[in-house]
Amino acid sequence: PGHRMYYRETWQTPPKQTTAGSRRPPFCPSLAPSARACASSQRALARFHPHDFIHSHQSPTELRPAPSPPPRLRILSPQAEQPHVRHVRARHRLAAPANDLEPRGSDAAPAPRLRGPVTVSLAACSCCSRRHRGTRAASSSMGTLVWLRPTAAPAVPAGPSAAHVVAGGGINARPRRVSMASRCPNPRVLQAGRCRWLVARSGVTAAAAAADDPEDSSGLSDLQVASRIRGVFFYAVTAVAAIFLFIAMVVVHPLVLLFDRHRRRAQHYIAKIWATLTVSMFYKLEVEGMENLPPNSSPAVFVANHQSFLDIYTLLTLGRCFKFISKTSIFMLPIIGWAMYLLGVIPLRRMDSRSQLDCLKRCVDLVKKGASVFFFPEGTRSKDGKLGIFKRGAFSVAAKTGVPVIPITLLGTGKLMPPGMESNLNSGSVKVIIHRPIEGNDAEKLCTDARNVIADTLLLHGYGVH
Ligand SMILES: CCCCCCCCCCCCCCCC(=O)OC[C@@H](O)COP(=O)(O)O
Repeated sequence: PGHRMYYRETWQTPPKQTTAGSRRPPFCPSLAPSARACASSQRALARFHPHDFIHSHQSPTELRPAPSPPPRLRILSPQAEQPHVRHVRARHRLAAPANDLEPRGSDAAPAPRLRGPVTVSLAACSCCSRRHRGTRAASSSMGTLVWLRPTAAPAVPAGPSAAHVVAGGGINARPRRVSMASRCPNPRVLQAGRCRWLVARSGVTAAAAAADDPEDSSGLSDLQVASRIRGVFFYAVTAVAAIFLFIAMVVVHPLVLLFDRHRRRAQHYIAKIWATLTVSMFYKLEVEGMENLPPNSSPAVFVANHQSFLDIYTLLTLGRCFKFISKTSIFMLPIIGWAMYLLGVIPLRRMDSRSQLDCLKRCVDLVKKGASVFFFPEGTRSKDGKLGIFKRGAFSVAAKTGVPVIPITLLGTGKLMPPGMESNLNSGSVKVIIHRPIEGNDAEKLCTDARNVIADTLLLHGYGVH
């Protein structure tokens, strides 16, 4: 049945925040911060009638006349035996799109557009007791609108459960927890609109859900539970180790400033202990090409692909005192951020050209003083495991200072802790390949050569390259 849309006065008036008389449908234009997105979301959303998200199998002609608002689907919390209505609002949590150095203004990355199919596993809707699957109807940086369609699958027996959303698509079709919400970005609309609530009555028991569609299960699969537990332990170990080792860093810091102000080898040695301690407990690490690593005494510009925060741990285990260039928000982390200052990590506000210039100047200065620097030329973690476009900053530093570029390929970190799923740690192993140094004074050529070396290695190991 088509999903032609028109506005109906049937929709319940939003609670207080709606200004009297403005009876515009709730989330027009809730999901569209940017003009173009706004226009497309408006068009997309304008095509939607609230009812569509509840009973998409009903064509408009069949829709019940006003006055009673369409029954709503409800999401049950696992504890609730009785199908209590619980409104769920969530925010879109997928990581920011690649290639832009710094989101507009603050460091908080805007919620990205959701790509690929979205599956919503709802047990049964309250009036047709058929399972519904959601397809992404519109998404913008503020959220994703899901259009629910009844699936053939019969409703499963009622029982305590919860419903969650899994975004498919992307590399290896990793399921991603995505929450949907729509929250009008600007007050004016807020007055006119209201938050989008997905309501569903769920009678899914985790096991039943896992049985009929593991991708679509409303309970966490065993794998995900294991990853979540591993993630908790990972952060526990890394936090405890950081607390004790940070004290050691503070103690030695005055000596470091006195005798080894630029390289700070003692601090890097402590950071190496921290990273090795954390990594060795959770995943196997294989390093290839250690012979290509220059000694700490000879400066170089290190570059690598970037797939996950685990890249930092993995690279720190190499025990080289290279100075990372890091986005400013990471400095806010307690203990870790403080340790980054003691290590001499270079802060960068990614979209701020002045900050970029200061950062490059500082790198040139440090390299001339004998230290090494470490860039992720992609500027952000790859969201699909594919190698992104390289920025030239690192290579202009190498060309200016005449030091070699050491390309490094990281394999597997994105699978263990994908961007946007930092709370999970999947099982698996990581491989680091350190390539031969590349020398030259042409930044463009250094950039192309280094990227080609890493791209070929990624392709060799089954990864993609943009
Ligand atoms: C106390 C124990 C010793 C602790 C040592 C801590 C050392 C931490 C070094 C941190 C270096 C961080 C380098 C981050 C580089 C960076 O900024 O990449 C951006 C991505 O990541 C995240 O961006 P995005 O994917 O866009 O969210």
